[in-house]
Amino acid sequence: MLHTKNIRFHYDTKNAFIIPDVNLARGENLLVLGHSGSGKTTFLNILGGLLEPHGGDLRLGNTELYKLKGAELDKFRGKNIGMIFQKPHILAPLTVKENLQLANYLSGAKPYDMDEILSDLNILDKKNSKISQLSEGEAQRVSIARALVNHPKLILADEPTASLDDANAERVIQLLKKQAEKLNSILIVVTHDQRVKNHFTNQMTVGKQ
Ligand SMILES: Nc1ncnc2c1ncn2[C@@H]1O[C@H](COP(=O)(O)OP(=O)(O)OP(=O)(O)O)[C@@H](O)[C@H]1O
Repeated sequence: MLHTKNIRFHYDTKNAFIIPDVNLARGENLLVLGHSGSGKTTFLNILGGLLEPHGGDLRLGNTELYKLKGAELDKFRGKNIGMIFQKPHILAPLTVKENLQLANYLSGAKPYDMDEILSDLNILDKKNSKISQLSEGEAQRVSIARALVNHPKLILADEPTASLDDANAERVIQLLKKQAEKLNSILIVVTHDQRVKNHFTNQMTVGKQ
């Protein structure tokens, strides 16, 4: 369902990234490893439709991602790709519910049951709380819920455990895997956190040329 071929990208001509091809079916997971500065976030942004590569093909389902432009690409991304960033990308003055409703509205996807996701992530009781009233861990779970609210085909998580202690790192990885399994989505996690390594059998490394 996700196929990339010969993706090429560089910020400047001296530093090109080595990006192996990715071929994943629904429900499969992948861990992307690499040293700091090796291009992991760059790769994730390419997969997420945020950074157009200089060459190569990227297909999600039947869609060639970078044949889409502007609003069309934004809509497709919103419906089909859920991104979890290192720092939560959620709106602090809004409530949990409003953040999820907004993500759903902007994508034009049909509304799914948000209570189920919030309950799975153990934050249903925070549904009407403002983000500014949540703990960091709760806010991070809201950003996961927001990424999943449209039942995306592809879930991308950038260093989701970077700032977490061992117990919470374990919990977040289990949550992501469980949710991806439930939605039958592809899950790609980018990390240099060695604790995450044992949770994924399918791994690849990116680096600079
Ligand atoms: N917008 C940009 N313009 C120019 N260079 C950039 C830009 N963004 C990132 N880089 C450089 O590209 C390289 C890869 O950055 P990237 O953030 O993808 O690495 P990373 O593997 O995710 O690193 P980390 O593990 O430290 O988060 C780095 O050397 C970085 O300085």
